[in-house]
Amino acid sequence: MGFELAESTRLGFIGAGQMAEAIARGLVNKGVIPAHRITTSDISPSRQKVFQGFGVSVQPSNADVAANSDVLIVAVKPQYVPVVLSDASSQLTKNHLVVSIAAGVALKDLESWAGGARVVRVMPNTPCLVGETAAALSPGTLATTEDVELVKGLFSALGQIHVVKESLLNAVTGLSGSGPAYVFIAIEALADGGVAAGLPRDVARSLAAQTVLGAAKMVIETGKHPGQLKDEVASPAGTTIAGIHELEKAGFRAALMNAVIAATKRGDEMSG
Ligand SMILES: NC(=O)C1=CN([C@@H]2O[C@H](COP(=O)(O)OP(=O)(O)OC[C@H]3O[C@@H](n4cnc5c(N)ncnc54)[C@H](O)[C@@H]3O)[C@@H](O)[C@H]2O)C=CC1
Ligand SMILES: O=C(O)[C@@H]1CCC=N1
Repeated sequence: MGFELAESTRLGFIGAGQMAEAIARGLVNKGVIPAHRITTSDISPSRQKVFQGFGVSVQPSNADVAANSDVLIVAVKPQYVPVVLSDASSQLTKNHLVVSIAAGVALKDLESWAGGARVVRVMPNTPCLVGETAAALSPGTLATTEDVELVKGLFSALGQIHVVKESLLNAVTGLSGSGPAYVFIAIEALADGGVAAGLPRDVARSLAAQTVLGAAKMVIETGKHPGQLKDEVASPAGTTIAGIHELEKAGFRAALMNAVIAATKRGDEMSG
C-alpha cells in the first residue's frame, strides 16, 4: 500500500479544471483518498458534472470548499487566484494547508491572501492522471515539515516530486510543467512522419508514443547518459545518423532549450 491520507483529512479543490481532474482522479485511482472525502467548486456547470461523475461533492461556493477541507488545492488560472482566495478567506484558518499549483504565483502573495493558512506551492504536470507526474514543491514561511511530507506523499503517489527553492519553480514550470505539451507535439510529429513514410495512422501513433515511453524508461532505469544511449542506437552510415543529421540541421536541440527558457521567462513575467 502506498501513501494514504489520514482518515480525517479532507481534500478540497477550488477550480475543477484539467489539472484538478488529473490530480483528483489520480489520487482516487491510487487509493490515496476516496472520492467522497474530496470536495470542489467551479463556476462551470460542465466541470461540476465531470467531478460529480466520479463521486466528488460539488460545493456551492469557494468558501464552502474551504469550510469542508483541511488541504485546499487552488487550481484556477493564475489571474483568478487572488479572487478565489478572497472568496475563501472568511473560512481559511491556520489549520488549513493551501496548496497552489498556479504557474508564476509567488508564495509571498499566496500567504498574503490565504488568511493565515500554511501555504505550499507545487508545480505538477498533467501526467498526474496516469501516475507519472514530474513535479516540484516549495514550502511557504508558515509550512511545517509535516506539511512538506504530506504534499510530497500526495504527489509521490502520482509520480515524482522534488523540493526546490521557490526561485527555481518557474524553471520547473518551463521544463516539466509545460513539457508534456512539447512531447505531445513530438509524438504527433513522429506519427506524421510515419504516415508520410506509408504507415497507417493508428500504427504510427502507437509506435511514436511507445518509442517515447521506452526511451524515457531507458534513461531512468539504466542511469546511462542520454548521449550514450543515442550513440548505441546510431550505427555507422546507418539510418539513425541520417535522421539525427536532419534534426541537427533543423536546430532540434536549440529549439527544445529555447522552449524551456521561453516558458521559464513567461513564468518570471507572471510572477511580476
Ligand atoms: N494544465 C497544465 O498542464 C498545468 C496547469 N497548472 C496550473 O494549474 C492551474 C489550472 O490550470 P488548468 O487546469 O489547465 O486550467 P483549467 O482552465 O482547465 O481549470 C481552471 C478551472 O477554474 C475554474 N474557475 C475559474 N474561475 C473560477 C472561480 N472564480 N471559482 C471557481 N472556479 C473557477 C474554471 O471554470 C476551470 O474549470 C493554473 O494556475 C495553471 O498554471 C500547473 C501545472 C500544469
Ligand atoms: O501553460 C501554462 O501556463 C500552465 C503551467 C504549466 C503548464 N500549463
